[in-house]
Amino acid sequence: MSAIDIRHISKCYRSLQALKDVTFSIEEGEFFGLLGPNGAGKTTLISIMAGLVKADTGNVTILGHDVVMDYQAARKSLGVVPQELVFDPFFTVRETLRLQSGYFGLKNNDDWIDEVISNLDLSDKADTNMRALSGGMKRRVLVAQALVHKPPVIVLDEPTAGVDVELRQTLWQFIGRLNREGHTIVLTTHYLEEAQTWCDRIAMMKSGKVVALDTTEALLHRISESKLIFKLDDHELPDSLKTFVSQCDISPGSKTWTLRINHYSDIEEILSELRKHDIVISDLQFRQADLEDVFLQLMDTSGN
Ligand SMILES: Nc1ncnc2c1ncn2[C@@H]1O[C@H](COP(=O)(O)OP(=O)(O)OP(=O)(O)O)[C@@H](O)[C@H]1O
Repeated sequence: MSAIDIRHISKCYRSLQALKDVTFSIEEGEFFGLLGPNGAGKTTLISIMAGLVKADTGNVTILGHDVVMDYQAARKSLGVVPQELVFDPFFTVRETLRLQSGYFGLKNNDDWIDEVISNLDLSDKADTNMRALSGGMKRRVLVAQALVHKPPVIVLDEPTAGVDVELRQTLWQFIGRLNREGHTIVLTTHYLEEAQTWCDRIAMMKSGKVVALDTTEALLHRISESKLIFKLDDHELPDSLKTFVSQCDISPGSKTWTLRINHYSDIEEILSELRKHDIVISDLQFRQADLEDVFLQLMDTSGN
């Protein structure tokens, strides 16, 4: 059975079509990335999964439970960490989590609440009022809130937006552990290196449509090209190398050239050509294609 099955979902906000016939499935135990630029429709899709927004057409099931017809079972199977920080300021961290447990009918949930608090490094703040927490601490509580009922499917909508390195590490350690224990994780993020590190498969969205869906590895293989980046202080690039150029950044006294590399032999050719012209290079870097290159290329070529 799929963890999340999305079938022909469309959604309009007045004249704006936020989602256009979106269909795909996420399997149980996957670490799945949902990527796309601002306004691509990621949060709308997540809100439909969570039963917070109603789709115009299509249906979504969470572990076989329809999010509209079988709302309660679907809601129990899912934990969503929303993008926005919304809290009741009158409760402490622990009270907030107990209250959330109550929504799911869980009465003796303190052991798990303590484990979540400790894993998210919130122990010091457990009895602090929500209004007295910093933004990063509040985000930790949002994560804790989504996990309070141990949902088998966890959706994180930009969980690391604006948070410090320490929280990122704590969070990924904990989420990684939950995934190893069998929880399905769905992640949206604008930090593509996070998606590249963690996700088994990635769907890339643009203007309400899925424009690519593949394993992270296969997406990375779509771009075979790497880059050689170097600075030339006093020289121009020989004409014979101009066919390799993808970018030239000019700063006072020097130019930084970015050259496309398709084979390692290209590097030999470039370096020997520079030597032949007695050109001295500084700041040499070799960069393999990453998810950002794939993302930018897809966003460039996939149309609206
Ligand atoms: N409640 C709403 N009313 C009207 N338009 C909306 C509403 N919610 C979202 N939209 C619009 O729908 C489109 C998709 O928005 P959505 O928030 O789903 O995108 P996103 O991919 O999550 O973007 P971001 O990366 O900025 O969070 C955008 O053009 C947005 O302005």
